[in-house]
Order: sequence, then C-alpha cells, then structure tokens
Amino acid sequence: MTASATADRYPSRGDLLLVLNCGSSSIKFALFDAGQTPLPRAPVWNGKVQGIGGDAPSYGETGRETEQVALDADQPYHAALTRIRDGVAARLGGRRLHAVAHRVVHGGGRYEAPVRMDAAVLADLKGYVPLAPLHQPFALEAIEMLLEAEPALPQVACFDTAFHHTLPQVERMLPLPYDAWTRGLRRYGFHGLSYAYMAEVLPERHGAVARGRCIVAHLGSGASLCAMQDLESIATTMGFSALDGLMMGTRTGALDPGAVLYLMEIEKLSLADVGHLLYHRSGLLGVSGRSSEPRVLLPLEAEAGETGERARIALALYVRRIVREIGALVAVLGGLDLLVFTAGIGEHSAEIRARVCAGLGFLGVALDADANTADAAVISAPASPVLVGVEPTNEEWIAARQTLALLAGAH
Ligand SMILES: Nc1ncnc2c1ncn2[C@@H]1O[C@H](COP(=O)(O)OP(=O)(O)O)[C@@H](O)[C@H]1O
Ligand SMILES: CC(=O)OP(=O)(O)O
Ligand SMILES: [Mg+2]
Repeated sequence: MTASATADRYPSRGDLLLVLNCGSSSIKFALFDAGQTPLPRAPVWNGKVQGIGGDAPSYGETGRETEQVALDADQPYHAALTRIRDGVAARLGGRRLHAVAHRVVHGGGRYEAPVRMDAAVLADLKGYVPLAPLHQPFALEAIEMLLEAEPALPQVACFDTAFHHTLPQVERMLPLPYDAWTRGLRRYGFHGLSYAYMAEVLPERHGAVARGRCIVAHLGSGASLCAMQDLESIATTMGFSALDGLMMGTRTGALDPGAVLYLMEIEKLSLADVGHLLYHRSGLLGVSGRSSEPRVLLPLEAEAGETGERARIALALYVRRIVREIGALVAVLGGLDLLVFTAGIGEHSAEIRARVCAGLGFLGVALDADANTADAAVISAPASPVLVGVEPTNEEWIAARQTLALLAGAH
C-alpha cells in the first residue's frame, strides 16, 4: 500500500476530522481529534449555522455565540461552507484534515451503511432528493463543492435511514398496492445517527433497562420517535419522507392524504404550493401563525386574544401528537421501561417534557419536577414504573466514528 493510501485509512496523531450535519434549519459542524483512540466524544471545535432558508442566516461558533456572523441569505449554504472551511483552515496549523463526514438524511433502499463519496455515489444520492427535499440537496451540495475543491480529501456519507435497517417488514410497508414496495415506496425512518448515539450512550447511563422496551423522542426542528428493543429500531414515526409522524416546527407530520387531495383538487393548489405548505408553512408555525419554536410560543400562551389562543392550540396539538404516537409505540413494544428526550426541544424544554409526561399518566409515568427543570439525566420520580431521561444527542460523533471505521476498512 502506498504512503498516501495508508494515510487515507489511518489518521496520524493530531489529524483532524470534520463533520457536517445539514439539518432542515441549521448546519452543525464539528472538528474531532481523529488521531486519538477511542475517539473523544467532545469535538475540539464546533458550531452552528442557523436560520437556513430564512431571512437572516447566521454563523456562530460554540463558546462565541455572541459573535454571530450574518450570512448571505441568497446563498446561505455556500456562504456557510466557506466560513466553515476558513475556520477549519485556521485550526489546522500544520496538521492534516483526515476526512470529512457528512450526515446524509436519505440512503434509500441501497445504502444501509456509510459510503465513501465519489461522483457515481453522488449521482445516486441525488436521486433521493425528492424524498428529503429539506435536507438531501444541501448535504450533497457540500459534498459536491468539496469533491471539486479537494478531490483527494476522503468524504463519507453517514445515513439517517441506516439505523432503521432492523425495522420489520410490517413497519416498513405502506398499505399501497404491493408493487409500490418494489418501487421503493416504503417507510425508511430518519434521525438514525441520533438514535445510533442513544443506542451507545443509554446502556452506559442507565444500565440493563436501556436494553428493554425503550422509546427515544428526538424533538428538534424535525421530530420523530424511535421504539427500540435491545437497542435496535423496531418502529419509528417518520416514514417514507421526513414529513411523517409527529407535528414539527414547520412540517405537518402525519396528515390524512385526503386533505392533500382536497387542497389540490378543490382549492387548486399546485404541486409546488402543496409541497411548500406541508414542509415550510405548517406545524407549529402554521397553526400559531407566529413561530416554529416552542420556546417562543410558550410565553405567548398567556396573551389575551388570538395570539394567545393560537399559541395554546399549536402547543396542545404538538404535545397531543407526541402523546398519541408514544401510545402507539408502547402498544408495539408491549409496554415501556425507558423514555428518553433528546434534540433541541427534548434536551432543553422542561415544559414540553412535563406536558408530554402528563399525558402518559396511564403508564404511571411520574416526573421529579426539580430534576426536570434542571434537564437532569433522570427526570422521573423514584416510584415511576417508567424511567424517564434526558440525553443530549451527538450525531456528529457517531458520523465521525462511522467514517473512521469505514476508512480503516471495518465496513
Ligand atoms: N435552550 C433551548 N430551550 C428551548 N428550546 C430550544 C433550546 N435550544 C434549542 N431549542 C429548540 O430546538 C429546536 C431545534 O432543535 P435542533 O435539534 O437543533 O434541530 P435541527 O437539528 O433540525 O436544527 C428549535 O425548536 C429550538 O427552538
Ligand atoms: C430528518 C429530519 O427531519 O432532520 P432534522 O430534524 O435535522 O431537520
Ligand atoms: Mg437535527
């Protein structure tokens, strides 16, 4: 093997690895010290580009949030990537960038494991853009930009859908005519890097209970639930696309398809208009008319008049959908041992957690109010038959580790 092939496979001391996590409203970036074994969970540098798709996208580094930099709203992804690359270059100081890991939301039926990117894989993954229009194009844009700028730099795609390869067929199938299945119209599931992290960290945190009947509630801008048994996905609320399941910041979640037909046939909305409505103008934003974020809506509930009323109904609907879907997953699991909240809202909103848990009284779920307010790792009361936890997710670390393993030839 040549020296450069060996360097591709194994990082040397001091080598760094960049992870890009393109979400629906943000790009999270993290730089890891790839030369250390085991890979440290904390990055050496990280940050977040926020407000992608909105009027005021901005770039910020963790620890320097007050120095938020405005980005060109017409080309936010390009501007963001340029900033991130500048930031990486400033931190290399003679060290080598070993690889770039990307969270790619959709791997379709073909990619159940991370894959090294090249032009052919890129073309393949572009085929899944219609299945994840809020996410897929942007991750692929970043990959394409880097393939052109630094063709020798290894890039690896790590898929949200991959963790759900254990779903049984009865959870994967859509009740359409059978040949839809063979055409790839099936439930894939998302947020898999987050659930993969949970499968790693929950046994460390909670011991054997994590291997039992467990539900993880990933509540971010996009939101889903995953039912795990023995740390494997057995059911999940997002399905064919990232529109299914829970109500989200701007997305509907599960919706009667008859409503879509009505909007198009009777109200004459075009296909593009319906797509925009379902992905960008619905959910908490659409119902409240004010914000896609619970932290903005919660204080508005106290207001008199329409603002307060709509904030209250938006949040009531949001919480009701979570409770209903948890109920459905409890039925699939045959009971519940552990419920874990994660992602932006799950990790930080004690009020949303309290409202969800109040709806789970039928399971005997009882919270310790102080622990919940403190975002503690265990927030259930000692007598609660279901252990309830809060666990910060770390999709970037999972992507970094998968990438190192793939490049070292472990896949
Ligand atoms: N400290 C916080 N308190 C309450 N909500 C928060 C906090 N931080 C983030 N959030 C909420 O989390 C959501 C974003 O979650 P995140 O997991 O970062 O989503 P994404 O990956 O899609 O960008 C937003 O609704 C945001 O308001
Ligand atoms: C799949 C998905 O909705 O991801 P995110 O929550 O990061 O937008
Ligand atoms: Mg996310």
